[in-house]
Amino acid sequence: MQGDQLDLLEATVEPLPALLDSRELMSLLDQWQDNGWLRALDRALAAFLLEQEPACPAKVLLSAALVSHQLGHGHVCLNLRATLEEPDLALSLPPEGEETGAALLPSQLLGGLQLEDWQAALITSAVVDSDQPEQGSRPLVLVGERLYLRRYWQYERQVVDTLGQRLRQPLPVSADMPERLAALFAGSEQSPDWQRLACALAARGRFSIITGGPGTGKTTTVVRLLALLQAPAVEAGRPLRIRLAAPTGKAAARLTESIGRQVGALPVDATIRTEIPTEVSTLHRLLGSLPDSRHFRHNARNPLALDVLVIDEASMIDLEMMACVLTALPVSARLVLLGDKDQLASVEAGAVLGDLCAHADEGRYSAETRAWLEQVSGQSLDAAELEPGDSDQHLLEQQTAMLRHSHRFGRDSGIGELARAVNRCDAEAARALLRSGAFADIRQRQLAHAGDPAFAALVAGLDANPAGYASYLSVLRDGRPAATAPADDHAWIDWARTILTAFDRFRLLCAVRRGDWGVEAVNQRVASLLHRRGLLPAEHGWYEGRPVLITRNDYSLGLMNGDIGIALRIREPALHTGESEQFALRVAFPRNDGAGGVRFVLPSRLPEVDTVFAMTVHKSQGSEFEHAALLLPAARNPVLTKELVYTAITRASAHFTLLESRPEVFEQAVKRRVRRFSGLNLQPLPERG
Ligand SMILES: Nc1ncnc2c1ncn2[C@@H]1O[C@H](COP(=O)(O)OP(=O)(O)OP(=O)(O)O)[C@@H](O)[C@H]1O
Repeated sequence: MQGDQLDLLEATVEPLPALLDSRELMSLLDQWQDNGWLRALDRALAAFLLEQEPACPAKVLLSAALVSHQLGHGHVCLNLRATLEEPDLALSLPPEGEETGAALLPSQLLGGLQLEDWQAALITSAVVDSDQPEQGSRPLVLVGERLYLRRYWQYERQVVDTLGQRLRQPLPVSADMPERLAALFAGSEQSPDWQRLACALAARGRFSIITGGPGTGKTTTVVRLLALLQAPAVEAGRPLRIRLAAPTGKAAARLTESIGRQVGALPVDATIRTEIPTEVSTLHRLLGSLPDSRHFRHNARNPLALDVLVIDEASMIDLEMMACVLTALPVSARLVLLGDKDQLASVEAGAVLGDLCAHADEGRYSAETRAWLEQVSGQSLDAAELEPGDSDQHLLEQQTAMLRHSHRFGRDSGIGELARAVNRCDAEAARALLRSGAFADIRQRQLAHAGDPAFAALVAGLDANPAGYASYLSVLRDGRPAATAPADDHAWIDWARTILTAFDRFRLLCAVRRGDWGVEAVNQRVASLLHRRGLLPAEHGWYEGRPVLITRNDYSLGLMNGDIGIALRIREPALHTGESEQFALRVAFPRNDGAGGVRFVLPSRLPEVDTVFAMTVHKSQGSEFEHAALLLPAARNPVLTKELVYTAITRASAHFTLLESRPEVFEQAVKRRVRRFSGLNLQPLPERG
């Protein structure tokens, strides 16, 4: 190699000024913020640390801004090694096809940085705790290759410690459990019957997870579990205090409905049935939200008074919420998480269920767990093809059951087959299923441009099968109570409820927020399209038929982020005696009380709302639609992952349509897995000191 080539090589690995000088770094962060690659909040953290610690090295300030930014992407921590492998994922760079501008890219900045040098800079910093962080109070915590904001490190420790404690203290089961299980699962045709095994595992633990895809019987299983636990307690005259919860109001409402049905059909004595609750509350309500605070009324000093807590749709629980639940739950109480581990995680930081279920497919039961399961269930696990495990190494797996048979989406279901192919990241098989036309319940549509008539036809769904938006609008038009019906006539509530139900027959699901196929543009386009077809009276502002999504909790109104309502013109009681009743536009929301109640809210009283003809896949979690259509954008984007596609497909109960303007985007999404960095899936749960 020539001398000048060597010089060049040395020059390229020389750290850039922004990695050496705090002021240079801060001005780079300014540029990143101006470009929209970094949030103001992320930059502010670096600025705050510099103010507190003027000697703070540039590498540490950069790390702080990146940890904060990673939180916004759902990562609990900054994984240093992964960041060095793919530095440009550390910021929100524009999607493919858009200009990146002149600012230095993270890949250029971090190009010459070695992991060891980065760690050394952090370890010696006055704002980072790396040795015995529990005894420190510095704002950042370094654990090996993971850098945390202290608060998130504490949440993670809290979850790991309390779960470890729960897992190490099994609960006694009643001697007649095999007989009770056999009675509850009589007539099962599965072998092994994972529902029965899941029940047995959950009955013996203070913590357990039951995971499974759509229709695998999670609700059915948990209802039987509650009967299994409640029967001996009722017979002993001490019924268990059981509470059911879900992360969102929508999920809670869905579960309330299906639990109610299942409890009614339980093959147990009525005295036991009445001691099984059918009402499901949101986690916020269960813990007692305090306005304008991230704290809850129930906490370690004021624990929840209950013996069993079941949380459904647990894939939506973020790390902070999980830590809050575990803090407020007495150790004596059982906690059962139900959910589909393969779904998208919450928008907030942490993918608790996904992390905890990292090895659920393999089983990893120890010889003792396996022998115990076979004994109490009377079933052999030979055919299940599980990997052997060890109770010390795989403590959590001893309390995890995965339901493997879908009762709703079998081999004859296109939705089921497609969801399974996507879950395996098998893009070719997924495409073949969509293309073959062999299944009537799944289809794909190419959209040439934003005004493609195929889009309009699907959205309006004028032929009603599969459903589009004409369906709820025809209920609105045709089912309207007579204008003479007085304001207190129940017909107004019945009408609103039918419209809300009809609206849930179809939903457009967007993968992204911006761009031609982003949720904002699509909502506007749909409103305009339905207006032009004479199905809506207007396309802007408040108009009858406008569906809205609440985007911020309003405790005084009892409306939660994610609740959906529809604006309707209803008859209003007169304000003063002697005056006549007026018609007014009100937004109808389901009461989510399991009894089909509806309430009407004045539009001007609502907190922040978005029109919701289309919603993001994230927001659709916990909901189910007869027909779900996923709209993929034309540009590749790191948010497009197999978890996102899987979640969209599994929102559909009868029809799924893939809408795409550039086919490779689907293939690329299906091949990409979500990576959420945290410490929950990296370390065996330790013994509490
Ligand atoms: N062991 C079983 N045998 C026959 N049918 C079953 C069995 N378990 C569940 N089902 C039926 O399968 C359907 C789905 O069950 P369930 O609602 O319990 O599943 P889930 O996993 O909770 O579904 P979701 O995807 O809605 O969360 C229901 O109609 C239920 O009655």
